[in-house]
Amino acid sequence: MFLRAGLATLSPLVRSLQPSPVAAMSTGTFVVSQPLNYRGGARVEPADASGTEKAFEPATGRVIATFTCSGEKEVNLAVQNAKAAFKIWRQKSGMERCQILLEAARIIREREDEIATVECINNGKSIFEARLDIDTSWQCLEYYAGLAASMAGEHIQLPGGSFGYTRREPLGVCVGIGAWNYPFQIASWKSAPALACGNAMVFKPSPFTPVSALLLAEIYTEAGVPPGLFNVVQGGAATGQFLCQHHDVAKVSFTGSVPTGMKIMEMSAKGIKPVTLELGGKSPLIIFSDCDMNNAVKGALMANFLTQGQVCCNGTRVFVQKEILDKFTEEVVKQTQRIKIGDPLLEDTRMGPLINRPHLERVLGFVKVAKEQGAKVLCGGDIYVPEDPKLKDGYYMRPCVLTNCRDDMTCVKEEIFGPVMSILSFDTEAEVLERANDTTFGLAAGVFTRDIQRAHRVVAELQAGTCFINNYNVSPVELPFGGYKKSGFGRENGRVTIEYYSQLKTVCVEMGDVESAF
Ligand SMILES: NC(=O)c1ccc[n+]([C@@H]2O[C@H](COP(=O)([O-])OP(=O)(O)OC[C@H]3O[C@@H](n4cnc5c(N)ncnc54)[C@H](O)[C@@H]3O)[C@@H](O)[C@H]2O)c1
Ligand SMILES: CCCCC=O
Repeated sequence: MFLRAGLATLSPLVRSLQPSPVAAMSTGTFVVSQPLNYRGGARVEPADASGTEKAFEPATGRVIATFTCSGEKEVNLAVQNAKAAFKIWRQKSGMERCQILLEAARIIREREDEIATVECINNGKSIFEARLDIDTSWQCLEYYAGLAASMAGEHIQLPGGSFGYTRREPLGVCVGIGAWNYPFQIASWKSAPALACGNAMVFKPSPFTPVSALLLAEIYTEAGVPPGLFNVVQGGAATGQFLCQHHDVAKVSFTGSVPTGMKIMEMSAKGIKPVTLELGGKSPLIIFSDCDMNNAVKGALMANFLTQGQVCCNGTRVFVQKEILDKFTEEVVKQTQRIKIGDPLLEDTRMGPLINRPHLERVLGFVKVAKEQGAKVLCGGDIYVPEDPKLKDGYYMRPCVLTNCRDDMTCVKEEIFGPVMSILSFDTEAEVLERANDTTFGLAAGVFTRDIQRAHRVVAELQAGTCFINNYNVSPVELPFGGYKKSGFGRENGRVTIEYYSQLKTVCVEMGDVESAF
């Protein structure tokens, strides 16, 4: 994700003709030798440890990095560095922050191929998609650079010439904790609004994808942020807990699963820290019989198979109106079978490996249970072994389309987080709305119809934070993104996110004498 301006503006062919600084990086060769923590404006080895982790190249199953997870001491050092940088950064004018964020955005664009290649190697998503992620990342920095420059309070006239005004002030040291499916994008979507508002950040990537956040950290430094403004600590749950419990942390923004989100909220509650929770989903995609069939089929593929189906807002419950069920299903299966699976660094690959072996097995397990519960596999759902021998230990599977699904099946109720689409049929609008909303999640939803009134009527009833009409999984940074129900709260992107990274101070100014009650 996320397609913003359409594929035509992002031709991989044009890009592949440009000289690339990453020509040396190819599948099966990349290793990380530098430290993966970033503190005070430089890569550092952590001061203490809470275990070690290995990061893999999912395309080959190779270890690309073995690293130390940060312990309490290292987390504290990162927070103290952030605190010191915050003192400098909070004094900068909006225009000064804007200029530095714009410079960081420019460097990301300049290094896009390199960043996308690293992302592709460590995450497994196709290079085609990784570039789109990097696009949405620099766009996010540009967007919040603009808002930084125009952030302002209000002036309120009071009786007798007195007045009040509001100041939008930063929170302090914010923590960002990321999932592994959009490593660079998540780090950018969290840090850009945080920094624009005058905060500092300590970011913890998923231990599965520790590498690309370091590139962002280096870029911020090169762009001119004070040393320590954006720090990276590595590790899993223990490191995350040290961060959430730290008394100098003012806010936690988390992207990940619902169970972890609950723990983050509990920990933050103890310190009365505001949290943003971007959690999981099981989103409905509703296809009415009056839809443009071509677009609906393309939309269903976009809703299910980007990043190997490992996308939080995927529309994995595809409700199709009975009259067009057979035709729609036939076309979806045909196009799913055409998806080119393989080496994610090849320009024509559209589906790479899943993130790791246990996750691949988990997703295949969902397909097995779906079959046992009566679903029919129309295509895929099994392991894929690419011909290239260097890819034989990678974590590939064929994208799967399930039919004969019922609302009570596990594949329809639970987030699979893999390339598995469940097709369900429906008769009426009222019926499909009730079934679409019958979930504890509420991240996204989609509707395909040519009837404009129905489209708006349906999205008004859908219990989801982001709704798509006649498209799916487009996410321009100007639009807020976030969940309803157990999919979380708070928003990323859009103007509103300023509210989640700042606090309002009211100043009341007396121009006359004090009228005392005593
Ligand atoms: N809504 C969104 O914007 C969005 C985006 C991407 C992914 N997701 C969701 O993320 C999930 C997949 O990501 P994941 O497997 O990395 O999720 P996860 O919850 O396992 O881990 C997310 C992050 O939390 C950290 N963590 C784990 N336990 C912790 C604890 N006790 N305290 C503090 N930090 C802790 C992990 O190390 C990781 O960095 C899916 O459910 C997906 O839907 C949501
Ligand atoms: C920040 C990325 C959101 C996509 C969900 O997986």
